[in-house]
Amino acid sequence: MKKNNEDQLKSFFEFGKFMTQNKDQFSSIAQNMLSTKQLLQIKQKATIQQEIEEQRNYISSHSHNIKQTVADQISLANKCSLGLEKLKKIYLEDLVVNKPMENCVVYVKTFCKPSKMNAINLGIEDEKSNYIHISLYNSEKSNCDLKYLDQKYPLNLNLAIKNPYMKMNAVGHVFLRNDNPENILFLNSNQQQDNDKQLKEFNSLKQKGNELFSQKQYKQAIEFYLKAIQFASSNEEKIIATSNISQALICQNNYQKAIFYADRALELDQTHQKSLFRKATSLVGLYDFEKALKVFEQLKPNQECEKHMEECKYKLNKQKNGFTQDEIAEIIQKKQGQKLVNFVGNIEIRRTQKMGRGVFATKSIRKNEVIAVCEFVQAKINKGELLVEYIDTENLAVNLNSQYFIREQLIMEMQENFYLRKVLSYLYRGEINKDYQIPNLKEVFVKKYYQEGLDDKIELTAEDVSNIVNYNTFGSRNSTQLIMLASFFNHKNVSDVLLIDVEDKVVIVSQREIQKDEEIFITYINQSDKDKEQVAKDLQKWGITEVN
Ligand SMILES: C[S@@+](CC[C@H](N)C(=O)[O-])C[C@H]1O[C@@H](n2cnc3c(N)ncnc32)[C@H](O)[C@@H]1O
Repeated sequence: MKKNNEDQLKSFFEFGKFMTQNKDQFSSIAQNMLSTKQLLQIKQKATIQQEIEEQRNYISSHSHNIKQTVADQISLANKCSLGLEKLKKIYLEDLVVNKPMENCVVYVKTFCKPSKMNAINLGIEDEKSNYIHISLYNSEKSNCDLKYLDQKYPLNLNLAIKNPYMKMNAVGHVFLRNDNPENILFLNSNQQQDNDKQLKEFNSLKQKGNELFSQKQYKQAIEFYLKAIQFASSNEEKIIATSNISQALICQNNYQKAIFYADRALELDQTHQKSLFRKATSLVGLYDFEKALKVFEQLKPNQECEKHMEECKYKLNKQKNGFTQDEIAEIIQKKQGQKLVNFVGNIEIRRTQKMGRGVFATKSIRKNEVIAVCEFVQAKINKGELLVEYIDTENLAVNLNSQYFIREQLIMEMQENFYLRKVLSYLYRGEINKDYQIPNLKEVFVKKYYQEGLDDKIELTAEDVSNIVNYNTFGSRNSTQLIMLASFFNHKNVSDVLLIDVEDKVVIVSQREIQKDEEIFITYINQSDKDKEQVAKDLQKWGITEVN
């Protein structure tokens, strides 16, 4: 008899050893042989209750902290940001062992008090009376006590478990495992109804926003998207509305803010394709091609994306290297075909000793090097009429018939147009030579739409604008142009640079080799057909009496 018992014990241990050594094999056998429903029934509800109660007793009598465990890789990656309404409702018996159920949700309620060992353990039951225990990792501080857990996880607590993941332990018992607290939603009995209402509200606000967007009423569309965010019950909804705001801002050329909203969406899902795309195109809008490229690279490759990247690389190259001599020759010859981007090369504005501000080389500049490419405000005589074009804005063109109106128009436009206001105030010379504010050219040209941080609320009078026009416009046979950068060059009889009109931009090209820190000059007047006296008289207009 004794011998018999020993044998039994031995074979029992052998079996235990077999199971431990072959647990994967054992679980897969159990898995293949039994349905989930049968697997669920292996452990009685009372057994789960008892196990959890034992853990509670253990915790009460021992000081116990949740251990830092290595997260289950599958479960950790199994994060779900979709709202409940987007998920397929399933039951515990529909789960498949060792497979996270993507885009699914099980609704359960707790049937016993919680405990904690390495994780928070709950006994849960679904509407079809299937029961199981769930281990929640990463959801609580390691030293939290039972009193706190009892309050947070009371009996009959309704939970929604997104992307449920069922595991099997070495002895063929199944349990749920969760490593992402965001996948567990606490519901009260009315909550599901509230969720439905909230979703309806969200959808209708978003829809209204979309309608306004398609009518190009971007400002109003943004208001609706912002309201919709208040009703968003999932990250996915928040992402959609936030990202749509970003797009509406892009349509208003407000790239800086568009990036802000794209970033908010990306905080919730760093792979959200539309937000990445919107961020990248906004960076292009800010002429920050280097950063834009990095964001484009994060997108899943597609044809459109590749096209944008190519363009970005091209523009970045232009920004860094300017144009080759051949390209300049081609531009001058054709005056078309090149997509020019605003660009400020190796120059900056510095104070001079006697002439206020001037343009200086920050590095040595080659002959024929492109120093800058910039936009201009142009007043053009067109078929006998004066035509004012603000090239940098929305191609606003106004037919006018006197110089006086240009100034009036500039004043009106200045009040509305941030960029123009900034340009004019930098050129402001109401009291000539008194206040030489040094502009940051890269900020003005490269980030021309960057609206935040505008501190010059300068109000220019008609007379101020008159002065600006008089001192800073460049005339050609049939047009006169206000070119911001060119206005900072001081006068010399022989010009160091050439201004070339190309499309809607002016390309400033050096005509000689210029040393680092040398001042760069242009000629204010065409001297070839004028006598010295006339030249001197013309120069007086700028207050220039002596020229070296
Ligand atoms: C188009 S602005 C050039 C930028 C100017 N220095 C500034 O700080 O705004 C023309 C004015 O610069 C000054 N200036 C330019 N060239 C000069 C020169 N050769 N001699 C003296 N003053 C000059 C004159 O005051 C002139 O009215």
